This record gives sequence, C-alpha cells and structure tokens, in this order.
Amino acid sequence: MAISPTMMLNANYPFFMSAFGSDDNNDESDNQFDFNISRELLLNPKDIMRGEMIGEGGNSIVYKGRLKNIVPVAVKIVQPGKTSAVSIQDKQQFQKEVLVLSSMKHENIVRFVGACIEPQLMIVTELVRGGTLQRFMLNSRPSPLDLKVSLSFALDISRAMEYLHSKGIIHRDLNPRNVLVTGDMKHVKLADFGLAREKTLGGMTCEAGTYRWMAPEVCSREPLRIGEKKHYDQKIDVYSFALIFWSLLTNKTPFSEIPSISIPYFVNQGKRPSLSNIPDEVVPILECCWAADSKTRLEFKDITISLESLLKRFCSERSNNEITITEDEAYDDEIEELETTWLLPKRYIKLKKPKKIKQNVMKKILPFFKKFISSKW
Ligand SMILES: Nc1ncnc2c1ncn2[C@@H]1O[C@H](COP(=O)(O)OP(=O)(O)OP(=O)(O)O)[C@@H](O)[C@H]1O
Repeated sequence: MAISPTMMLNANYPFFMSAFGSDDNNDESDNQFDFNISRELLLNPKDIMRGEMIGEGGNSIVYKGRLKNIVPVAVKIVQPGKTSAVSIQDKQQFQKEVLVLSSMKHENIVRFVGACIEPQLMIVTELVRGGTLQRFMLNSRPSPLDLKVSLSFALDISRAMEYLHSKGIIHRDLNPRNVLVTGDMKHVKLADFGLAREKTLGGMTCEAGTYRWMAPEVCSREPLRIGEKKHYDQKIDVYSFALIFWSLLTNKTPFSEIPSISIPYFVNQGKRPSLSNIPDEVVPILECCWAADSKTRLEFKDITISLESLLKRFCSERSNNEITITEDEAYDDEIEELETTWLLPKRYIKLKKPKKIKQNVMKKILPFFKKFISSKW
C-alpha cells in the first residue's frame, strides 16, 4: 500500500486518546496532517471491490462492496476525491471516526472492518442490509409499527448506547438516519460515529448533531459571549434517544409542524412531542429521558432494564393471547407429569395457568422512577 510522507502510521496506539480528545483543533494553516492510525486497522485498497451506492451522508458516499472478493461490506468514502485534497478538519474527523469505531465491539454497533487512507479516505464496515431506521419507518407509514418492534428496536439502541457510554464515548448525532436495520428486520445497529467524542470531565463544548433530535442544552440559540462555549455531557444522547423512541412508538417525525430552524427555540421553551396514544407504562420513560434538566435524565443502563421488562411484559401478553394449545400439545407438554400422576385418567390434564404480570410492574422493577413519579403527582 502506498504511504504518503505525511502519514505517520504507528504499530500501536501511542496517541490514541489524544487523537479524539481534542475537539476542535481547526488549524488549517497548512493541509498537512499526520495520521495516527494503527497499521492493523488499515486495509489494502486493492482488496476492496466497490459496487452500487447505498447511501449518502453530508460528507461521504457509501457503497456496497466486497473485501477480497468474498466478504460483503459497506465502503464509506469520506470527501470523495484525493486524500491530499481533503481539508485537515475532515482528515481529523475521519481519524476520530476510525479510532472510535475500531474500538467498539457490540452486536448493536456496526462492526468495523478496516480503513484506507490512500488513494481516498475510506471506512469499511459490515454491510447492514435493511437500510436506515428512517427509511424503515417511512416505508411503514401511515401505520404505526408493531409495539414489540418499537420496543425491541429501542432496546437495541439503548444497549448500544449503554456500551458506548461505558466506554466514555458520546455519540452526539443519534437520529434514525444513523441507525441501520438488519437484513432480517429484527434488530438495529448504530452507525456513523463521525461526531462521536470522548467524554471529558468538564463536559463537551461543541455544537453537534441534527436540530430535530438535538438536546436543548446543545441547540440553545442564545447568543454566547466571545470565547464562551456550551457545556454538555453524555445525557444529550439520552434526549435524542427519547425522540427516536417516541418516533418508533408513533411512527411520526417529532416537531414536524415546526420549521427545522425554529425547533431549538421551541425545545428550549419546553416543547416536547405529544404523549397522547403513548402506552401509559412508557410515558415516564420518555418524560425522564427528555427532561429539560439533563441531570434528571435516565442513564442508558436504567433505560435498558425498563425496556427489557416492558418487552417481556408485552410479549408474554401477546403470546398468552396468540398461542392456543390443543389437547394433544397439552399432553406433550405435560407428559412427565402424566407419567408420575398415574392415578389421573390419561386425558385429564390441566395446564398450569400462565403467570399473571402485575399492573404495577413498572413501579416495582424500576425504583428509579419513584422519585420522578412522586415529584410529578
Ligand atoms: N454499514 C452500513 N451498511 C449499510 N448501509 C450503510 C452503512 N453505513 C452507512 N450506510 C448508509 O450510508 C448512509 C450514510 O452513512 P453515514 O451516516 O455513516 O455517513 P455520514 O457522511 O457520516 O452521514 P451524516 O451526514 O449523517 O453524518 C447511511 O444513512 C446509510 O444509508
């Protein structure tokens, strides 16, 4: 592989943390940038076959492809054109995305395969065949999604975000365009780490993300003093998650009635999507996640627990309704019992009643809601 003299490829990660610690070093005084990307993360561009285009981002074009003519992959070409023509800022962003993505290993996060620096900046990941969550929802309109699908997609996102935050990374651009649906349409995976940043103690200080899904503390349009920066933390992702969750439940776009540019104003005035037609058990989760005060928003580990229990509840309610067991099937299920209870006539077998799930399960399983609930009612 051709290596330009400006590249400094390290065998390990000596500068790994500093590489995505600095947030806004926009020194464009010259276009020279020393890449600090481990050699093991780099692919030979000759091994990558590019096929049809499957997506487009603000800064990139994504193609279907094959690695070594065998493995199906997605090939994201950042700033299509020669690497030398790419701005230093885009090179920095590319490197940050490579370093973040390559450090992730989670079933709900798009798997990193490798990257190329020459002749173009490329990020190669597993190919996720079901398209974006945005497209999936649009295709299902005007019908709402099945509740089980909404909950299970929300749970996948929450698990991925729990993992991301446990690694000290904030996504900053969580929205349905950055969530991909698997080919079997059963799961979703998080993609696009172009804006992801390492959490720092003092909080983050750069505007990022897409207005519609953006937390009020990030998109506030109040004027800043010269040199003053906005401060926020990982809870901005929790707010964005809440809007995606609402969207999954309603199959609507949040704030569709407001022009995009005015959304920050209304969100900072406390406007949130309507909660009518949202299942009662879900309302406190949404309210906790999109609270104006970021400190009162839930952590993803709590969201995961609550979604797991909701999903269990709704699935078992559904299966209780849907599954009708014939006498013969009942016999099969209880055959052991029959063998020991020989006194009973063969066909006189009672099925155990399915466990009834208590109505107040949310309050019992999710003690963290108590504080919120008591302060509201
Ligand atoms: N691994 C993948 N498998 C399938 N499709 C993908 C994959 N990665 C990206 N895409 C498609 O390409 C589109 C753009 O990708 P991505 O969001 O990573 O680009 P971006 O330039 O960072 O976009 P943005 O402007 O949102 O930051 C996605 O919306 C999706 O349709």
